Amino acid sequence: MPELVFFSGTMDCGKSTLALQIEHNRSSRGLVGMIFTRDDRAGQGKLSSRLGLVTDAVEVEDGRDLYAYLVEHLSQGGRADYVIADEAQFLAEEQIDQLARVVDDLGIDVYAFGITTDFRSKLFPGSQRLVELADRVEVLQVEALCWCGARATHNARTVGGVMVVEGAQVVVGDVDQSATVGYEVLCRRHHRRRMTAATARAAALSPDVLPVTQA
Ligand SMILES: Nc1ncnc2c1ncn2[C@@H]1O[C@H](COP(=O)(O)OP(=O)(O)O)[C@@H](O)[C@H]1O
Ligand SMILES: Cc1cn([C@H]2C[C@H](O)[C@@H](COP(=O)(O)O)O2)c(=O)[nH]c1=O
Repeated sequence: MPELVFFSGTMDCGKSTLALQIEHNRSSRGLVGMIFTRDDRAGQGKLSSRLGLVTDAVEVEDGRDLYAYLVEHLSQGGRADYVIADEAQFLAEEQIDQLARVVDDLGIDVYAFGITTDFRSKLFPGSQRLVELADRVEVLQVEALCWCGARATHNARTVGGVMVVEGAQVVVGDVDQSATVGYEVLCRRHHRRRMTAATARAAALSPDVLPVTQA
């Protein structure tokens, strides 16, 4: 049975690498994939991994009907044995519905990859729809780690090195603290306390506050 599978995790846990591996394994056996992406850090029409691999992809714009795109492609003699959709958190809810229709009406497997929640720990609309519709949700096995060593489950955004909890939901960026807007993966405890690696380092270096003595 064809499936809609949502591979989800934090930033930097290997989602795009897995997407590229799935693409490699299938294409090396003669299968042909349709690869969708949106706002990859490497630029328009690219699916890239931090391990350095990159492949061409169809950039999904606002309002593009992914089901209609596939039907048009097939009716013009194109092939699509499977579909990969990276950065799926950026897709609109309707586009996830269209991917589900690709599975059900065209009988094609769809593998979607994305982060579930944003920097405020709120679901992206595309990810929410994937959780609602997917046949399976797979959490990636390679754990990204918080600075404390616990499994990272949340994505923090930093602006000028300081963790923020307000701002636009979508700001393309990387887990790079030197950029003006950066991201850092944290465990829930440290996300709730807004404690990034830099904050924790600063706290460790500051002298202990002396207990106040009663007069
Ligand atoms: N220099 C490196 N050596 C080994 N593995 C690396 C290196 N840099 C990144 N990685 C791996 O790549 C992962 C990020 O892969 P990527 O597919 O770009 O993540 P995602 O798409 O989930 O954001 C990291 O979690 C790490 O496992
Ligand atoms: C948390 C969060 C992330 N983003 C952006 C930052 C990156 O461009 C992508 C995630 O890519 P990755 O391959 O999973 O690292 O999403 C965002 O726009 N808003 C957020 O809240």
